[in-house]
Amino acid sequence: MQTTMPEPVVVGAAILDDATDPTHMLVARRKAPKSLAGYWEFPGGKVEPDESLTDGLLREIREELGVDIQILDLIVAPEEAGWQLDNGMRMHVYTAVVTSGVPRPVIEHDRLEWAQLTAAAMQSLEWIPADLPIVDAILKQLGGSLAR
Ligand SMILES: Nc1nc2c([nH]c(=O)n2[C@H]2C[C@H](O)[C@@H](COP(=O)(O)OP(=O)(O)OP(=O)(O)O)O2)c(=O)[nH]1
Repeated sequence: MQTTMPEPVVVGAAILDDATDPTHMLVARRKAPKSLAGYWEFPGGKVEPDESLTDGLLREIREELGVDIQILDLIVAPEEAGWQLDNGMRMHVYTAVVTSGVPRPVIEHDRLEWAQLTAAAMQSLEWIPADLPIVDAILKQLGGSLAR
């Protein structure tokens, strides 16, 4: 009998410049695979089978950006399983702040940018298409602090 492996779950970080009064979010441009190269995304990756979502995110951010983060809030998705990605996987996105180190594109990315948390600035980036509703939800969820 053939057994199918469950799809890995993906976690991403919406890293903010400030926990209480954010104005910018760290965005990352992918280098690979070819189909995603050049698109902007939330740094993160696949959770290992023996890891919690948040432990997976802490590990991925250390590996990819060389920094430690404090995880703040879940960006609430329409379904509890998380945001639907184009490859059939699900992603959970958390806001976070850097607690130690300066983010660098160690692996996976060729550019990092602190983008202004405005609809105009976010729309000017070419996001992985599946991320667009998440970006929108972040702007809405942080709405209170964006009125400037
Ligand atoms: N990290 C990340 N992945 C995303 C986003 N949006 C999106 O569709 N994806 C997709 C791209 C990939 O197919 C998958 C995440 O895989 P990944 O390549 O980042 O995972 P990983 O770091 O664990 O890498 P690997 O072990 O597979 O090499 O989810 C996003 O905003 N961030």
